[in-house]
Amino acid sequence: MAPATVSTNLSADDTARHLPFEFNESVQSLVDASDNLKALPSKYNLGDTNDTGASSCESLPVIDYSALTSSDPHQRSKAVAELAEACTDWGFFVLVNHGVPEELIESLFATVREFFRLSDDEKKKYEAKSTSSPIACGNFNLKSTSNETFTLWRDFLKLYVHPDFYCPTKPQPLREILVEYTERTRKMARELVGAVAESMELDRKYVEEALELDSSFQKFGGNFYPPCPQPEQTLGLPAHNDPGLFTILLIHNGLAGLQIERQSHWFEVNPPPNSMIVNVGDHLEIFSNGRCKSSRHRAVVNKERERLSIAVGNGPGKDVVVGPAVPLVEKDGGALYRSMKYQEYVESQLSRTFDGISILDEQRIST
Ligand SMILES: O=C(O)CCC(=O)C(=O)O
Ligand SMILES: [Fe+2]
Repeated sequence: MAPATVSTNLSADDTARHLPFEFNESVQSLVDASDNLKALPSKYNLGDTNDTGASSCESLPVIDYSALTSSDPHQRSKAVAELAEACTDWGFFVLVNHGVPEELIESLFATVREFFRLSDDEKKKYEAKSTSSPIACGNFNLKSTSNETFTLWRDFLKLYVHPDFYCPTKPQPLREILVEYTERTRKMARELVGAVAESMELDRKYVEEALELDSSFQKFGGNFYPPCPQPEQTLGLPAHNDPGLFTILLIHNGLAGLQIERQSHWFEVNPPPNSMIVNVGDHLEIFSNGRCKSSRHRAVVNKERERLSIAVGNGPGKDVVVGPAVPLVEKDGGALYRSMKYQEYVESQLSRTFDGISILDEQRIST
């Protein structure tokens, strides 16, 4: 869910030597081991080139999930129109009244936090071997323009959770909590896709079949950002787009750190209590032939408090070749995006992390 688009000048050799997932020590262990860490170890330090200025964002659209699923047609159609507007304008929105019990969310946060507290030896069992590892844990290493390796100030856990479900064995309650949470979010993402389809006058069944939503490729991502001695010199997650249809994001205690790009400006988000943040992924932009917008976003870290976010990425089926929906191409007089197999897109996005070219831009057909 978080490939970087940091520009670099790498040769093929450099790329081959570069190990994006190499996992030596978690950020958590580094912070624990040093009594009072005053400065960033150099591998985390991006230096003064790091520009993370952002304005505060008061106007992120709010979508009421209970209205969207209401049996009252007036309420529902109003919510559908608001959702369509949010997907077109920001590509991000706050989801309220989502119906996922608060206790489930709290136990999810607690258990994922516990996972990040496990020893590095335990976590290293899940070090990623490749871009398609179904369980992956560690740090993410980027190459800077000056060809130095830079490690993000973040520990992550990534899991494939649908159609096949993968989960670490520890902490023991994680599996059951994840099964329930990912099933609920998968259903929500499907509802959201259905509502967007309706707003584009597409037949819901056509969309569900074209995107093979019964076998939706769903990924779970836990992002843990420990407190950082020099937050302005580093990044939790660099600017990126999410692949897929919708990402559903939970931010523990609504702690600031997420920034969204809109019309070339960066905005920071302060999510209200009990809400979720949802964003359009690249494949909804492609499938909607550009009606919905996949917006770049990033995560900055802070000095005082650790930050935990949980991102569930909901995609089409792995093998679906995603291009613009046929009825929309007919309406628009042409496709604005190339088609590509979903899994290939996801893997290519991860492995091209370091060349600075966004895969979404490459899919766009210039008119
Ligand atoms: O931590 C955050 O607020 C953002 C996470 C994110 O963008 C991702 O996991 O793709
Ligand atoms: Fe993201």
